[in-house]
Amino acid sequence: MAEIQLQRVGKSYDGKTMAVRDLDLHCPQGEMLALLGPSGCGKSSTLKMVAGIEPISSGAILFDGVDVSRQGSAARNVAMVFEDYSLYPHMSTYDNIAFPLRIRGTPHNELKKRVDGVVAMLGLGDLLAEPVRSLSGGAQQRVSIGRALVRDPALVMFDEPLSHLDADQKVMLRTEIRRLQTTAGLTSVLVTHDQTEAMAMADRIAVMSQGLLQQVGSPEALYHAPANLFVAGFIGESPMNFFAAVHTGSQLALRDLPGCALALDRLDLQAHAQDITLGIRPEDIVIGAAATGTDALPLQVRVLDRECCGDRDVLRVAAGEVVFHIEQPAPCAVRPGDVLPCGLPLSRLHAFDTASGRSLGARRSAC
Ligand SMILES: Nc1ncnc2c1ncn2[C@@H]1O[C@H](COP(=O)(O)OP(=O)(O)OP(=O)(O)O)[C@@H](O)[C@H]1O
Repeated sequence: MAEIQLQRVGKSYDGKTMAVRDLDLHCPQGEMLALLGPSGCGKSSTLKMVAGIEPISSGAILFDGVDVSRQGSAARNVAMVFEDYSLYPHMSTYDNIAFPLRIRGTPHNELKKRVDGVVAMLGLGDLLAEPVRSLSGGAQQRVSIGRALVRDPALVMFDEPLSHLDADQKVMLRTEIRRLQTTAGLTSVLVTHDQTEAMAMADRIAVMSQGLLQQVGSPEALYHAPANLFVAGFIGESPMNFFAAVHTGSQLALRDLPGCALALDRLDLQAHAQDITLGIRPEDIVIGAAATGTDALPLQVRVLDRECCGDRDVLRVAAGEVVFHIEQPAPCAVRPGDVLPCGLPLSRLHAFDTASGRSLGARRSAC
């Protein structure tokens, strides 16, 4: 397995607009790195450039310190797992897995040993003779992972591998892929638009937007210390709440909530900006009597509605005209129409420069 480095990699399809700009990334040997971002952010272009399917427009791609930018896919020994499995439907599980070795003319004994090893690793022993078209989606994807691994690749690229599966199979297979990836020490790149998938599977996540890398870090780092407004809003199942604020002397006043302000020195800002966006995660907001402590920004809210999400309830609330979300452990006694105090604990607040989007620091530094 290889160590992968991207150095200022750029991609333009038309010679004018950049689909990927100056991308610096490092995937150490044995790590799973997720490329995450909305549609059109440049993840597939990046995957294709790393795999050697698309040429790069600028920069360099290194495998184990060797520049492979001009090499094709085969020379880089990159295996791909696609969302649509890309198997031969009429062929058996065994023959699909053995296929990459057969076309390379691998001697029979060696081929059998390698296929048997992969079959055991993936628990596909009972399905060897089945034509893959008769298998469930999850089993087909396991066969396609087997086919990727059997050739002992330098890098495995997973391109939205769970997109075609139902919810149960998704959860099972993502655990399975993660187990395989860690036990076999696979260097892998996962391309996904699904943050839950990226958070559950990857060692580190590279968040992209409009061809630019926004932040790369562990799932925890992205969640607790987002580098900018984009990452703060993109990561988290219930998105972060944002409040526009402005300096008035030594105070930071919330723009849309007259009379609501806090002394600037109560925030641990690492830089200053005229217009600041405060952010807080829905689960960090406190409601009821516990909300009135001095270390919180107090607000009076009206509950608009309540969404039941199993072990937690999500409340949509309004303070004046400002609507935001609060998450509470379920069952929560609050009902639509209730008016109650809530507090935004200062230790949980994130602050961003509104103009640039860049983080100005957060009191909590969990990572
Ligand atoms: N073959 C191509 N020719 C021209 N433009 C392309 C080509 N492939 C991608 N693009 C453009 O490059 C930009 C990045 O696309 P890319 O497919 O890499 O993003 P993505 O994040 O993978 O999106 P999606 O999740 O929808 O596949 C987009 O503006 C897209 O229109």
